[in-house]
Amino acid sequence: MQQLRLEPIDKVQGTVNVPGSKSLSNRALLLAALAEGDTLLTNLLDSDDIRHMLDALQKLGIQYQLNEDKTQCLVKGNGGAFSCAQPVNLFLGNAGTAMRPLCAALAVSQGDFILTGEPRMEERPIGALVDALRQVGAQIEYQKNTDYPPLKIHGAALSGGKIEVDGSVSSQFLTAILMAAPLFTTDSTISIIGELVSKPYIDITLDTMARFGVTVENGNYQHFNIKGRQTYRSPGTFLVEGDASSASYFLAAGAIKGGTVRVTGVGSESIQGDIRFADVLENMGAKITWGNDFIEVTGAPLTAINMDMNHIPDAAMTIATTALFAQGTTKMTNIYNWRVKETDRLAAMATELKKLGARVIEGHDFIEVTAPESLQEAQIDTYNDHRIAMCFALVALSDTAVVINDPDCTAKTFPDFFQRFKSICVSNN
Ligand SMILES: O=C(O)C1=C[C@@H](OP(=O)(O)O)[C@@H](O)[C@H](O)C1
Ligand SMILES: C=C(OP(=O)(O)O)C(=O)O
Repeated sequence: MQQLRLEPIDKVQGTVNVPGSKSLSNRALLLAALAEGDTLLTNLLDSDDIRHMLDALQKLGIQYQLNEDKTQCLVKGNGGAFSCAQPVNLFLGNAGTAMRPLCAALAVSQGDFILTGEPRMEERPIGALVDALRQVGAQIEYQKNTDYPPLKIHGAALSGGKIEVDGSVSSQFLTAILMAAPLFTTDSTISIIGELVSKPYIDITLDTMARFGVTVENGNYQHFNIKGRQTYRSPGTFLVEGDASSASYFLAAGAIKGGTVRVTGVGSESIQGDIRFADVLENMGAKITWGNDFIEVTGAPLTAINMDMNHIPDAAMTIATTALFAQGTTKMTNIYNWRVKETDRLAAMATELKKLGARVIEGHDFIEVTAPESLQEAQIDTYNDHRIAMCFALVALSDTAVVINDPDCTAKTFPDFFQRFKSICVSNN
């Protein structure tokens, strides 16, 4: 196993341009494939999750051309659902943004499909999505365990109607149905059972669909009306915003260490809910300046917060390590679904924070973190979870070095994270 040792960092300052958003890259790629006309995607993210979507689209017969650094992609739209004469087997790694939306899109396509992924993907639930799609006649079978991938899908034309989906585990199930619903032969009303989690990701979905010519009537995130028999239309070009979750690590570094750090590529105009991470830093004491295309942070002494973080599940992990630099006890609530992501993130964060000497209380759906007097040097296990590797890099902003095990797991969404992190770090040794 590879290890990366980060020595204590004396100062952070500078500007970092963050790579394209994972959530937008995979949504735009799928809709460009389903759309009529060619779409040029720019500032596309080049990472494992996007590669899995691109490989899948190729196997589904979609033609596209990537430029040399894979940040531009010209997609030749299919003008409707996929159609494959031969059975197709798709390996989707651990990319939720590929597995869930493709499941719905393929249920309404022509052909036989198998969807598989990494071992952890076989532990990430998909039953609520399958149940919802079955209400309109989708033919989907579990290959191993009920409610989990791998899946076998026999695609067919589907009429819409009333669909109920459980929104309490992942918003990606609703996203998947929303994106497939225009391809149904009749109109649909999708209703949410339970409390919808990670709501801002639905705004990303609706905004992306609108850019491809499909509007959805949103009844207060409880009911969604969508017309059937529609065709997505290419917007011509689609600029992918910088990733707001990726921005969180640099913003937190600025907040903790007192210098000024600017993140470009994402700003006040962003559609991504994770830009609200900057408000959390502001509540903790940092100074934030917003531009249309940038967020800048200047550090100040930080104080702990007690906050519901359901709206920013990914960036919230960065608050768990920022808490190591805050006065008091930070409590982050309503984050049960951390347990069904790349790893059980509540358990993993608690284990790793304790290695540093922090006092941690792990609840069913919350975590409380109190910083120790001084941090202990530790080797951080990353559980094949990119965000654990990235958020624990912040530990090096203390007087203590930190070792990150398997740092390359950041490839899921941010392959050159550690290079960009070092670009804002100033060290005396
Ligand atoms: O739709 C999306 O792009 C995402 C939704 C969120 O998942 P949940 O809705 O499962 O919380 C988020 O954690 C994930 O990284 C990306
Ligand atoms: C939860 C995440 O990924 P996924 O899109 O696979 O759900 C994440 O990136 O933090």
